[in-house]
Amino acid sequence: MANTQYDFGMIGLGVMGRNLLLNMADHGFSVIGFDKDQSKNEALEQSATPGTTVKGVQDLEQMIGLLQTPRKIMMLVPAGKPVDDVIESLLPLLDTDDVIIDGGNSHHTDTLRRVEYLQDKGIQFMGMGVSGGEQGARFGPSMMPGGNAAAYDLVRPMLEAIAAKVDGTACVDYLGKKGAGHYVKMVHNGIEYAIMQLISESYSLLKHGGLDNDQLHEVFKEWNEGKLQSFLIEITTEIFLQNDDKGSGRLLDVISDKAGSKGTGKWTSQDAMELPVAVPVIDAAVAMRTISSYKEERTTASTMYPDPYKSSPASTQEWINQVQDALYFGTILSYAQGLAMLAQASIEMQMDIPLPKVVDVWRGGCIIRSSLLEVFGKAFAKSPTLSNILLDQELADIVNSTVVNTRKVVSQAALSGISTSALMASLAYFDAYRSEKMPTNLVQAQRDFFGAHTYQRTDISGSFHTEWGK
Ligand SMILES: NC(=O)C1=CN([C@@H]2O[C@H](COP(=O)(O)OP(=O)(O)OC[C@H]3O[C@@H](n4cnc5c(N)ncnc54)[C@H](OP(=O)(O)O)[C@@H]3O)[C@@H](O)[C@H]2O)C=CC1
Ligand SMILES: O=C(CO)[C@H](O)[C@H](O)COP(=O)(O)O
Repeated sequence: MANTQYDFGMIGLGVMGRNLLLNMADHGFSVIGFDKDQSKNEALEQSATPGTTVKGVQDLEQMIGLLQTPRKIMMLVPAGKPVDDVIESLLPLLDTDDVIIDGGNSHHTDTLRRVEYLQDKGIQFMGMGVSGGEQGARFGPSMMPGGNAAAYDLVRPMLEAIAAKVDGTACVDYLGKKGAGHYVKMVHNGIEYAIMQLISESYSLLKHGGLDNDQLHEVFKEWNEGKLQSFLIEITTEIFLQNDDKGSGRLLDVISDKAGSKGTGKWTSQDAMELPVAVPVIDAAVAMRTISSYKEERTTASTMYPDPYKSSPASTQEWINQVQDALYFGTILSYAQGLAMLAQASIEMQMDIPLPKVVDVWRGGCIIRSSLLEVFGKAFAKSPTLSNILLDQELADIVNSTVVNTRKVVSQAALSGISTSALMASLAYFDAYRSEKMPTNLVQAQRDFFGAHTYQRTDISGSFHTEWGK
């Protein structure tokens, strides 16, 4: 084994790095990983499938020396400074045309900076989003590479081999120039936040309707066999049944309601504001994670502001059906906003993100995989540069068939004081988006009144200012 020239190297053998490397080995590639922590190198080798070629080392220079050239190296380390630190430690050891892939959740502006920095040094750099969590990395993730197209061609066979497959197609493709790979992954995570929030609101609505964990399991199981079929519904179905291994009852009931976050949802909202593109369902999801951290204040406020009168929902089965439609509606709106953001960002930042391919890559392996992506795929097949999927007629028919129940659920939630921020945001966006005329003529009048900002008229072209009140 001493003379083995390995096909692929990985830096960072944590949850993602270890599993992705084992996945590669299972597909016949010889792989080598580096981690400062020797126990992680040992864990890598011990969990390798017998007969595969897997090595873990604690010495970066040793790993570089054992790789075939041009070297193909991925890092799966925390975003930010660790990525720059790894790049600096690699530079003295690499040769021209070696490839570095950052597979972590880096910010796209950092990726763009690194692409340019390394281009000057003859190193091919790619930012690549990876989705699917631990299981996805091990058995078939969805991958979103962008940046250096020549570098992608070098690693394409390996990535296609390890990616999830849907109808025989690998869930990986080149998704555009510059920081496109990480931009697409950021928006993927924004959509992930939105759908997770919508699911948690649906859980709350059904609990208020009297359903216990066993009944919630049954409802979500049925939903997962229908139009809501998706990875997030599937795992939620299982969560309801998980027993508490440190006490009695179900684990979900003793999990603190303070939700964590690593930043990609916030970045999506921040970037959307910069563009600007409206993504209010994602914004609501980010805000709800923040409000979830105000535990003490919420506890005090709950004694000061009692629940409004308890308004009873329709019959239980009717309520379940209405919530199902509302969740479906909100989920479509979440994708619509995220995809509209990608369409706009691609133009503004000249990334050439191919939306039909994005939707294809998300069909399998990733956290936001869902049967809805087939519908979006059809929409983009008809119109690859569609600015918003809500403008597709087939989707409009689906949305129109769910909006009445969505309105009923939102009304009921408002009357009963049940927090449904993301659901309300999806309906509010929809009602504004479908308005040929918005009341923002008044905003324009106010701006001109106090700030002489001028306005346009509907009947005469040009900019106008009025001396209001005179
Ligand atoms: N977990 C998930 O579901 C997903 C994670 N990601 C992203 O993938 C990346 C990795 O995540 P994950 O595997 O979960 O993280 P882990 O914390 O499990 O692993 C990170 C690894 O990076 C190593 N590391 C940290 N700093 C450095 C450094 N400066 N130089 C070299 N190695 C370093 C750590 O080594 P040590 O501990 O020995 O210091 C550790 O082995 C992150 O960007 C994350 O956001 C993307 C998709 C899904
Ligand atoms: O990228 C991921 C999934 O796609 C990671 O799991 C990420 O950590 C999720 O974001 P957060 O921790 O903010 O919930």
